[in-house]
Amino acid sequence: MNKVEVINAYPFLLNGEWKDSTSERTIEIESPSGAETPGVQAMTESEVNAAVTGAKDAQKNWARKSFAERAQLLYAWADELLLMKDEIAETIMKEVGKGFASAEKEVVRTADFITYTAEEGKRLHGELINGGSFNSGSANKFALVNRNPVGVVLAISPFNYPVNLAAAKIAPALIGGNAVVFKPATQGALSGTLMIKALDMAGLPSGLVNLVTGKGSEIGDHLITHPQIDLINFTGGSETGKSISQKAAMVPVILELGGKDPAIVLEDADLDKAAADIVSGGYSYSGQRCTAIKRVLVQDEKADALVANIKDKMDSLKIGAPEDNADVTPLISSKAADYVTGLIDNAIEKGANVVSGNHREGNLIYPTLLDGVTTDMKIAWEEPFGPVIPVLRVKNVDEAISIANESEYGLQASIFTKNMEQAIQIGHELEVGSVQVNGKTERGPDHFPFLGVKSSGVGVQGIRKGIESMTREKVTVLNMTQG
Ligand SMILES: NC(=O)C1=CN([C@@H]2O[C@H](COP(=O)(O)OP(=O)(O)OC[C@H]3O[C@@H](n4cnc5c(N)ncnc54)[C@H](OP(=O)(O)O)[C@@H]3O)[C@@H](O)[C@H]2O)C=CC1
Ligand SMILES: O=C(O)[C@H](O)COP(=O)(O)O
Repeated sequence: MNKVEVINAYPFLLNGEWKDSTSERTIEIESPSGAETPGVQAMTESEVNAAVTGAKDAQKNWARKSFAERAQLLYAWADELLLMKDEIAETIMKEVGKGFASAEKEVVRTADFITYTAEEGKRLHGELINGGSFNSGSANKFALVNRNPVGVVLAISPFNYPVNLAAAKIAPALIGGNAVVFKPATQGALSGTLMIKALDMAGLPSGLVNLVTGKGSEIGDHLITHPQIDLINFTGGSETGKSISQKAAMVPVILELGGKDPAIVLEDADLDKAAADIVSGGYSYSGQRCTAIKRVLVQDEKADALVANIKDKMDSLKIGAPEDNADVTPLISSKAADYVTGLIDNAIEKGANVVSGNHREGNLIYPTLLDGVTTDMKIAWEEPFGPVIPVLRVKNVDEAISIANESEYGLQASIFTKNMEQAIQIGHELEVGSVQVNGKTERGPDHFPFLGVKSSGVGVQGIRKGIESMTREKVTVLNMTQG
């Protein structure tokens, strides 16, 4: 392991104390825009163990608290986050290269998410079932069904929403009575640390949320196979997610993974609306969103007009630095940019037409639109996580459905048409978690259920579903004395 000197590395939170690691190793954070940033601590295995066992201990008291008491911590957390909005947004901007305005929106959306989670937790009323409703049952038997915490939730988040996707795991876990061990993406760990600082200032009980920093490739296996972890809630790449679920064995997992969301544009679609949604859905934050539109399947008759319309609208995209609020900014790493370039090159070699873009400056890839993409090209199937949209022309609806479903992914899909009945029928056929009719693919609003199928995920999130996924039903049967 290399010892890297980083001035001013952030500490981690372990059982109520902000600490530096005894490893004396820190990890550098490389800002996509070249901004100066502090680093984070590379924690040792014994510090990771202390984080998990500390969380296990803290969870017992927390589980005894009422939903209303737990909600108080979340309200206070949301308030603290808003007080730190500018500092956190600036950190997100520098650390992951997101435009400042979007970074600010992420913080506000997160505070809203946490507040709504507190409210929703208070509405978990449980259920009473009378045994007499079953033929061989008895009216003297009652089942009281409550939701109990699972214990310690391991929350692992990705770089692209370092605050929002982390809180989207932590807040529902907490309201459900769980403790959390939070491992942020290394590039994202500074924003994640500030978010936990806000939670600490809100009155976090010692150990209830412990922050673990270190590279996933170094401490990941140790964390996910730790015997005191009761549930793993992971968002990130499909390969990492699949490997986690295999190693986790009997521990339940919630996985939000990659996507290859299609925009299916039918011949009767409002092309102006479809083009606007494809541009904002495909290129915002440089396409580094799991729900970004990642391919367009358009009926032949309307393809020329749609491509021209998308190209026109791309002119209004702002390209450049996150500090200037650009929509398309340098990608998270040179490795990510090389991958995207490779997909574009492969498509061009195989005959795709570059309608716009295919220009690179460092890690900044200009928004790229490829027409005439065919199914033998990698870009038809692989997830670029960058600003490139391939257009595949199809003969009819059946071909669009067939290509959409041939993907290994199944997160979301958009259908653009004026025929609602047809949209609903097509939606039934698509192997995805959500179908958007006449709208771009996206996660929000955050209280909608959010899930992927096939290689896009396991389990459901979205505020209420997230709480349900991280709690389990506990049934107490009352056997009443007859008469
Ligand atoms: N469906 C969804 O909601 C979303 C899906 N994604 C998907 O995530 C990918 C991009 O995000 P990215 O952050 O690069 O994804 P990664 O899978 O590389 O990383 C995600 C998280 O997993 C950690 N990790 C890495 N290796 C291990 C391991 N062996 N054990 C445990 N944890 C590990 C990372 O830590 P470290 O940073 O230290 O390596 C990070 O915290 C894309 O494929 C995208 O589609 C992204 C956002 C949302
Ligand atoms: O991480 C992601 O990419 C998100 O889950 C997508 O969220 P969004 O649709 O709100 O951008």
